[in-house]
Amino acid sequence: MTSHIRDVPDYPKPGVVFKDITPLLAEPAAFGAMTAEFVRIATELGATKVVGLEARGFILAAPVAVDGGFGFVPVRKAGKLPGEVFAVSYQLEYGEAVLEIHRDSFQPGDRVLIVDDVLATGGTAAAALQAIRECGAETVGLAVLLELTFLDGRARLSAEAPAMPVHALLAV
Ligand SMILES: O=P(O)(O)OC[C@H]1O[C@H](OP(=O)(O)OP(=O)(O)O)[C@H](O)[C@@H]1O
Ligand SMILES: Nc1ncnc2[nH]cnc12
Repeated sequence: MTSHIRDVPDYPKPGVVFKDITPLLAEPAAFGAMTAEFVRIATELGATKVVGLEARGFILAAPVAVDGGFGFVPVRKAGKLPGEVFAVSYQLEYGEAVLEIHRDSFQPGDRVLIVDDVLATGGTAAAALQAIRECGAETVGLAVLLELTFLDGRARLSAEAPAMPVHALLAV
């Protein structure tokens, strides 16, 4: 799968090396292998719902939900969800934003796996964790395609949720 991720230097800001997953998405065998691995992780963790983080996380999480038989819940950037929301502001590697989730996204007993493409500083995933927690649901894990270890997102997440498993299919 590594060979299907393209480095784009100085995007979206000077000094950032952007990890572009579009070549992987264009390759059905690689996309399918990644999805199968996420389904295996979700099943092992006993997940009932898969949360996808807008926008690239949607692309990865939706087939996991369908193939694995889990409910899909979107976490969106501010102002896009029509119902009552919880909102969390956060910083990421190259900017800042606000995430929102519908307040009624979960039922009692739901076990949530967050799926995203990249774990960088961990700011986005930590914000998603907070939003899911505000809904009263339990997050049983985070699964990402690629972890940028030098940005130490795991430390950011362990401050937020010390025991939560973090699965990265690839790491650089
Ligand atoms: O660990 P962090 O430093 O928080 O960075 C990781 C996040 O950054 C990217 O999202 P982005 O907001 O660029 O959204 P996109 O999926 O809409 O491109 C990526 O998809 C992760 O969600
Ligand atoms: N370097 C990077 N490449 C792709 N997505 C990212 N999200 C945060 N940092 C990123």
